[in-house]
Amino acid sequence: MTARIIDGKAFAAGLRARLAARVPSFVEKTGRAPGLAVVLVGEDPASQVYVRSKHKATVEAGMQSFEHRLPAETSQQALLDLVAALNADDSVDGILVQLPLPPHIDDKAVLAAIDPAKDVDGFHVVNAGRLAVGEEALVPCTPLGSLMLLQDALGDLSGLHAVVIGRSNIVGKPMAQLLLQQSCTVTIAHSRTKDLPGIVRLADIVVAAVGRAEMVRGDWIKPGATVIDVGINRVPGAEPGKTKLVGDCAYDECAAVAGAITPVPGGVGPMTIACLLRNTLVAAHRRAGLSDPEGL
Ligand SMILES: Nc1nc2c(c(=O)[nH]1)N[C@@H](CN(C=O)c1ccc(C(=O)N[C@@H](CCC(=O)O)C(=O)O)cc1)CN2
Ligand SMILES: [Mg+2]
Repeated sequence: MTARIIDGKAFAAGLRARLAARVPSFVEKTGRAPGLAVVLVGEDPASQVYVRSKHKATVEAGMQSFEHRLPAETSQQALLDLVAALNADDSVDGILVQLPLPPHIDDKAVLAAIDPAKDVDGFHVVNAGRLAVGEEALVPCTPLGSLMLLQDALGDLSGLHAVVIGRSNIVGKPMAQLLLQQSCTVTIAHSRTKDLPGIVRLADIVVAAVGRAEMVRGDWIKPGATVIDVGINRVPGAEPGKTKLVGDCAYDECAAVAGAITPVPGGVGPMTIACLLRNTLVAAHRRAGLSDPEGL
């Protein structure tokens, strides 16, 4: 079998176009565009690229982008003061603090300070709790984008066995909650799981979010399974001094067995930014007392 490639880049472009088409009616109703504030502390090169991409995508969707770049030595209190100011700013519908933060800052304290109604990353415990009990929440972007790709590839997910590899608060746990809501049978596996290959072999859906380059091998995959690779790992490339991006799955091996698979790059990654815009539009509607935009 050779897997169908799930083109996250194309799907994300379509979602962004649908979002952009909804912005004018929001502007007409409220007299302003949805606003997203992105806070970057320090000069981590990958984070700088992601923040630039978020700014560009926000502006292209017709939304307002507020960028706040702070030096690496910014104190936790100064960051909390900025978050408080953004919470109080009515033109800001979404607040995102780019991770990772410098080590002297307690990221839990910062995420907890964001108004849950503006928490477009869905990382606040209030949104995590709402997701867990099935109440209206803002849902973390990477799992949300992964679910959209799965539903597009497979349609109804009900009854399928999903194995999520990774138990982080920002991907693994919310991914498992979203799959449970779709009536999947969900197994969360992780670094301590015994016989991980044997567990993964049971899966109709594999979501790999461990952060270890090419850990999931082709002989772990049940023939025809759908593989969602959340990993983004930079490894040495073929030429000296060059690097390349790989996922958590050994792509060629897994693609030879799976029914469908997301590539890295061009799979889940672009969905993260498209879903950030989706969450910003949803947060803006809720804050303005409007019903959620449909069909996104
Ligand atoms: N506050 C947050 N911080 C971080 C998040 C997040 O969702 N919220 N996620 C990641 C980084 N991230 C967005 O912030 C992100 C990562 C990757 C991509 C992406 O499109 N990747 C491309 C490849 C890009 C490249 O060449 O490097 C792909 O996979 O095709 C978008 C967003 C950690 N921090
Ligand atoms: Mg820290």
